[in-house]
Amino acid sequence: MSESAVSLNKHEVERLLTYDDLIPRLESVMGKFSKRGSSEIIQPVRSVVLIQQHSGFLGVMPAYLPAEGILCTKMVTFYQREEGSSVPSTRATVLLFHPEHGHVTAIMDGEAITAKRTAAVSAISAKLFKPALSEVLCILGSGQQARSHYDVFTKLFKFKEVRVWSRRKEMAQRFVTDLQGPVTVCSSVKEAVIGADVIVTATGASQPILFGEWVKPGAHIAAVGACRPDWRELDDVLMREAVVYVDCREGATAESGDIILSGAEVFSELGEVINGSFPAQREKTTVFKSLGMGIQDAVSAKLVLEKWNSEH
Ligand SMILES: NC(=O)C1=CN([C@@H]2O[C@H](COP(=O)(O)OP(=O)(O)OC[C@H]3O[C@@H](n4cnc5c(N)ncnc54)[C@H](O)[C@@H]3O)[C@@H](O)[C@H]2O)C=CC1
Ligand SMILES: O=C([O-])C1=[NH+]CCC1
Repeated sequence: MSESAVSLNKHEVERLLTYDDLIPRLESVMGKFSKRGSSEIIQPVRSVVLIQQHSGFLGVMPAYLPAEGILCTKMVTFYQREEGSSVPSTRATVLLFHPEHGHVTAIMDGEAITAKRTAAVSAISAKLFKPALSEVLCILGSGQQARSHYDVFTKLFKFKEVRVWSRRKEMAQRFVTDLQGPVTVCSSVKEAVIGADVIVTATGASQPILFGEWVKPGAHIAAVGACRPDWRELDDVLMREAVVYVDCREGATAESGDIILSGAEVFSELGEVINGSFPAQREKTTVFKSLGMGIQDAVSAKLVLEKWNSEH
């Protein structure tokens, strides 16, 4: 048996990982995970090491899915960077292991996986929770996650208007120059979110930027940033008035400042809606608080490796 590992760079991972293949796998694994109590999926809450001198953290995200033959870990760093920095804030590498023998079978870029699987999971939340008539999409932030969210949301849904806001307006302007469709650049968060049906928050903010008083009743918010217990993107009003869904209850309780500091109650996991245990309260204002899960990386990496193997 060969023990040499396949090595895949960002360009290859980006090419091989398509939303059409990825979304059903994420739905399946999140639905199974949320049944708990099964030995089919093992995923501890991620271990985080703070890198205080450099305003960053390192997260280690292992997952074991015996039935699917997946043993995986992602290592991800995130730094709060100056706007316009040429260095990405999120960096990641994913390792796949041979579950029986323990050697590494693939080493792949994790930036593309992180960008695409996070956006795909937010899109799943929007499929379930966005208002039936959703005409306006608003994206807060203009970084990697903002871009992957733009790509998948405009691929899956038809919006009449897309708006983007970023701390520095020129960054939002730069963001839209690369895009196919028309996007309105907004000067303030308030201007961007008033009347929006779907709002994505994908920023490095550590204080609330989105306030409940601006949010249209019934809107859906996919909240992707603020992944530390003392960081916020959403204010208390929004957190307490909305129906709050999370990707993983244990992760949310340990890591989400929006949940911990607002005292908001978690209604259910996204996977519990997917597997039919809890309803999608589409008619209410809904927040999906995403923190990211090792199982999402694991199924993404397996998919990438399968595709690569099919070509070689
Ligand atoms: N939920 C999940 O699974 C994941 C969440 N993330 C989180 O998503 C967020 C965005 O990540 P990336 O797009 O990779 O970063 P990025 O650096 O590419 O983009 C960050 C965006 O946030 C803006 N920003 C930074 N500080 C801000 C502040 N104080 N107020 C308002 N805007 C601010 C920047 O201008 C930029 O537009 C981060 O918080 C990151 O930790 C990242 C990966 C996965
Ligand atoms: O799930 C993930 O990869 C991350 N969540 C927050 C920063 C990176």
